[in-house]
Amino acid sequence: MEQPGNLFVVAAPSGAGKSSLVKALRSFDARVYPSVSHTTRAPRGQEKHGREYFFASEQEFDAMVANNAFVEWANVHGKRYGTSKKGIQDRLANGEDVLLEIDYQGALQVRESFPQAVLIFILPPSWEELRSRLENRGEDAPEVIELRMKNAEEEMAQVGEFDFVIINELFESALFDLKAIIHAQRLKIASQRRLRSDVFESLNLS
Ligand SMILES: Nc1nc2c(ncn2[C@@H]2O[C@H](COP(=O)(O)OP(=O)(O)O)[C@@H](O)[C@H]2O)c(=O)[nH]1
Ligand SMILES: Nc1ncnc2c1ncn2[C@@H]1O[C@H](COP(=O)(O)OP(=O)(O)O)[C@@H](O)[C@H]1O
Repeated sequence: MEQPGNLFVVAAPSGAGKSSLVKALRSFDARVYPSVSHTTRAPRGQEKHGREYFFASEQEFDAMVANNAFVEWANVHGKRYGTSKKGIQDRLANGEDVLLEIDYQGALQVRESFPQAVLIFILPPSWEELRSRLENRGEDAPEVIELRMKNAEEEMAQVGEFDFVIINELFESALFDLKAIIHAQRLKIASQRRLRSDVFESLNLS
């Protein structure tokens, strides 16, 4: 049977830079598939249905919850967000690596169903920088930014639950760290597979 793929989960307070990091990662690493979540929040300027998110009405989201269609879902900043089972299960079963960009509540739910998932938390270098990134991104109204800053405290308190922490101060350095974690996980899995192989035994290494 095909070995299942790796499941990476990236969480961060809004504005820490996780979407930018994941997008940059994708340009180097086409083997990691970013899952597209469902959300009840409205699309931002350039966002397209099916690319950044599947934008759903409250009723559509309710129906998916009722049909047990989500691996996890959570209320975040007053809206609902969820990862559909359909989007990830087949890919993992086919041996593909999947990356979820979700909040900490979702990350902890994913760990319950997939104990082998690798949980990565991205931190901003300071509160001031977090606020200025949210303001400079220019996508959220001032009250939305306030809510996100307030929620960031609760989110950051969860950092200890995660396997890895990356501080996104210099973008290139944070991207390097993210690539290193993914690479290390692949090496770990590859060497575990080798441990079971005849080659390993013939070298008397088992
Ligand atoms: N639990 C969960 N959280 C999600 C999901 N998709 C996105 N999120 C999180 O919801 C929060 C808000 O996302 P978004 O509105 O795109 O704003 P952003 O934080 O500025 O990227 C972020 O913490 C996302 O990681 C999901 O499928 N499940
Ligand atoms: N290391 C960095 N230094 C400066 N600005 C950054 C850095 N990383 C991301 N940004 C900028 O901060 C803003 C928020 O990043 P984004 O990726 O949208 O965050 P998130 O997905 O975590 O909400 C964007 O305008 C992005 O270009």
